[in-house]
Amino acid sequence: MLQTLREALQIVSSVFKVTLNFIIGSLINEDPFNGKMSNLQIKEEKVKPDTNGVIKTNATPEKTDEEEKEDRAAQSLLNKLIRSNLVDNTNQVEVLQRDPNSPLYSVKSFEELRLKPQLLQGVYAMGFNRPSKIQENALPMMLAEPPQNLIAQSQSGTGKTAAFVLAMLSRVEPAERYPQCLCLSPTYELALQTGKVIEQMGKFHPELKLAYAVRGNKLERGQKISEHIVIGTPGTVLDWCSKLKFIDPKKIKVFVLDEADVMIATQGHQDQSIRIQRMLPRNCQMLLFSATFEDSVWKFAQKVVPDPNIIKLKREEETLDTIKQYYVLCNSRDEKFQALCNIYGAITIAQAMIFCHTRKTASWLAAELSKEGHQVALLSGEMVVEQRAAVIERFREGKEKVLVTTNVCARGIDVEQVSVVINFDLPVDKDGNPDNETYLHRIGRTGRFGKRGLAVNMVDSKHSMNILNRIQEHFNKKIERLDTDDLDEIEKIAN
Ligand SMILES: Nc1ncnc2c1ncn2[C@@H]1O[C@H](COP(=O)(O)OP(=O)(O)OP(=O)(O)O)[C@@H](O)[C@H]1O
Repeated sequence: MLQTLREALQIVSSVFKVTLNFIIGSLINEDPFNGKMSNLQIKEEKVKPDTNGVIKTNATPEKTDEEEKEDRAAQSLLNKLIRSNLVDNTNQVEVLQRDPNSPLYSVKSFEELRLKPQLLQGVYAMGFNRPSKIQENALPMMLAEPPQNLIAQSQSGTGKTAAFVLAMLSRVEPAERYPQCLCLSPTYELALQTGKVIEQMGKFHPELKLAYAVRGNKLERGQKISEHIVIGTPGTVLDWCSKLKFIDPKKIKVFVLDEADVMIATQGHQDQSIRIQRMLPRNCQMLLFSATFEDSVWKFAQKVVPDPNIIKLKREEETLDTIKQYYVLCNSRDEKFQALCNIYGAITIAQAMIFCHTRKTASWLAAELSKEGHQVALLSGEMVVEQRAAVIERFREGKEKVLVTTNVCARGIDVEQVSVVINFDLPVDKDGNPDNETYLHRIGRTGRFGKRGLAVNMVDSKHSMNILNRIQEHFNKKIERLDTDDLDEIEKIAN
């Protein structure tokens, strides 16, 4: 049944490729059927020698004005589709999955990773064909017997969540009706997002139940919960394990700490996570994931994960080559806004996320963009968590095309269609130094799983130029200048 499903997928994808080649071939006057089936009328132009005396024949298809017009319209549509990542992404992922240097590369199939049949079904139902590098490397360690601990780093959007969700789902015993896996997320939104992945992947395991330990989910005192997996934020999980005793921590088999770098950036989360970890049994499997590993994250990781296997990236591997990075020079806030409008005027943007330093700038920008006719969502720290989750959900569904936000709550959000990230203000820490970690998290909102992405940084002073230079040095990656007054240049970078 699975084999049939895979074959069907392969057929669809090859038919899709043939069709695409045909469209492109037609548009650039090539014969997409390699001469076998072409019914285009070929006209031989008069043959004359060029200035070097070389004779060239110039065979072009006969076309009416009407056809020329149609071709141009089709070409423009195709360009737009390509720019908005709607057409070439399947190819892009396939190409990357064959490139040994890519984080999506894998020598194995999901079958070889020995997942349970129901999980394999779940994986394929989600449209995954092959594992990514982190999935291929981490899954055998996570599924080994006896269970092994793991500290793992992989770039944003390369499939870490899917990896640990598969590990949790593989270890659960459905017949035992109590929490067996505990997963900590740094925010309410991320807990919900990961919960959704668990639900989707575990779809063919209907007996598996999931509980959300997040603020607002009030249970009756004295109750013991029967769900197999609990996902939540550290404060609430700690309450559920200690004060309220909804969970018996001694029965937990797998403990996952996701987005460890974001976790420790939130006050209190580090301590709460450590307190939870101390309540777990010695033989509980501990797994920790992060996109970045500054020293502080590393120290924390070693505290909560004893005797770990380690998967770590080199600094220059942390940024993804699929995300093109640029900067724009401006003199004021208004010039930055104009540059943004020029970018919108030149390229088709599926969805964009724009980061500002303060709430004030974010609401000003959101209002200006709305005046220009954009469908804008504003996400900021003063909203209550439910409001924030609702804004993200609407954005994910494509109801708004632009999300303007400050640093809060944007880390880790997975919205496939985000093709552009704009740093309207560059990320700095409280002392005004470059915040490299936040930079990486922000640009990682685009370029999800091999998609092409564009990150544009607005530079408006000597100080911000200096910040940008330090970010380039940190990642050892050149960020090119973009002239947003030159529409052709903007068009080119999107292709
Ligand atoms: N093997 C796969 N094949 C195809 N798509 C995948 C695969 N694994 C994950 N994805 C998809 O890629 C996207 C990114 O995956 P995921 O959220 O797991 O990445 P991540 O590394 O956890 O990202 P972040 O660091 O930003 O949290 C998701 O939309 C997910 O559905």
